[in-house]
Amino acid sequence: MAGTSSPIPHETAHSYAAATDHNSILKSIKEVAESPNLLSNIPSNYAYFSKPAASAVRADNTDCDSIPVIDFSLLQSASSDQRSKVIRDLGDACQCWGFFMVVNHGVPKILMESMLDKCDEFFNLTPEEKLQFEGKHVLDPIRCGTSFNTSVEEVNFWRDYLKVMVHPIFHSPSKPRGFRRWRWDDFADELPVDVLKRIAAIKVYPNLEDIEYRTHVLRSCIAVWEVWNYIKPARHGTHDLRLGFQEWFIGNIQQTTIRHVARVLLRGISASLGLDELQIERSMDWEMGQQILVANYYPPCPRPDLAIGMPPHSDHGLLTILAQNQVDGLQIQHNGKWVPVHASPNSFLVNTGDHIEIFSNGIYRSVLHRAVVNSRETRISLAIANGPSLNAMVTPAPQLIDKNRDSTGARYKSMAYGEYVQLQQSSRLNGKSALDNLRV
Ligand SMILES: O=C(O)CCC(=O)C(=O)O
Ligand SMILES: [Fe+2]
Repeated sequence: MAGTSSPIPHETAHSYAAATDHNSILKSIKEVAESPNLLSNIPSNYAYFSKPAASAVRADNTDCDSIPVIDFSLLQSASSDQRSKVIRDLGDACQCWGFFMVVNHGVPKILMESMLDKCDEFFNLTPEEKLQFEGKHVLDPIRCGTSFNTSVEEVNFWRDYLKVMVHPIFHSPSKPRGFRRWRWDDFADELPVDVLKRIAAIKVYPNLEDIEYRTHVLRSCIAVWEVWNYIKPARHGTHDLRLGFQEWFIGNIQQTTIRHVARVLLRGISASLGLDELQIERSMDWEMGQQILVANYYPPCPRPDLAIGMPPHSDHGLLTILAQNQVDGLQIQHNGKWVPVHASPNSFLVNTGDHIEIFSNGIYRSVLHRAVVNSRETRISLAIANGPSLNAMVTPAPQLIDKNRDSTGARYKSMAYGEYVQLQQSSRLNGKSALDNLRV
């Protein structure tokens, strides 16, 4: 079974690393890492491990080749035998690991690369430019910062982040150029009414009836094609309008396809629990489901044996889909050992979140994972968290309550997803402490 219910205590060693002034407003880790004063040691407030022997870098020697791999295309196979087999594999992966690698997912490589590039550009904005996206509240739709929650943590992590809520309402920082998919204001007044109507219908997902993915993409393509043609002979004919459309289109597809991957996986997971394949979606109000893009930036660290990018934790939500810039660093806990994950090119790394654990009444567990850093190259990861609607009250599925022989009923109390996110994000990132609050 992946993960354990008890958080792993972290170790601090302020005496080991060089002393520093720990300001209340912490510099970004990018600035710290690029500081000319940073030679071979790290400021003491980043020393997570008490001694190099406790290093995260040397993970336990478990064979990472055994990490389950799910061929996404088989989940949509016309052959029911193939589908049944991959659903069983998915169930085994959730039960034994809480983690799997997804290949053949259909999200174009170029889209993931463009997202990684744009996030890299974001982290390279000046501190003043980034300040406007800092956010004040954990549920603000766009916020960036360093570490995890500097107002409550004793030790800081070697990590900067950008968090953007992209569903049900699509948000996007206005910088860097191209991060936004939508330059509506630039041309809305110029378009014919029927085209405007069609685009508005596509833009606002919840207003659409339960459309299927292909129809959705097809409609987007038609609208883009129409607008593209409209823009071409337009009076102003500016290059920018076309570029704006291209960005919007890419953003739209990115969001749709990653949500599509998450949705199909959740259908498989629901079926693997012996339930209707739509039960997870229905009970989580998926159409209004929260999707958050978390971009993590881990610059090279002179003491990767002392610092940590992200400490052991589980994620809120249902499934986190992670892509990275070819630099490994994720480790997952399996049978009490840390297993380093090597991602195949163009794969997604997927982990089950706390709300899968709650929904399945503990049959599937959210997996403990952490991110380690290295001394050579910057790692960027995009963790796309797919969760219930913020208003959804998440409870164990009624059919699963009696399935656990050692359980007399529901193992978790219910809580609105939004409240849970708020709780987890305002606390110290510490193992599965947020979920522990809900255990019966
Ligand atoms: O960067 C990684 O590999 C892990 C990121 C992560 O766990 C998170 O953003 O929740
Ligand atoms: Fe995580």
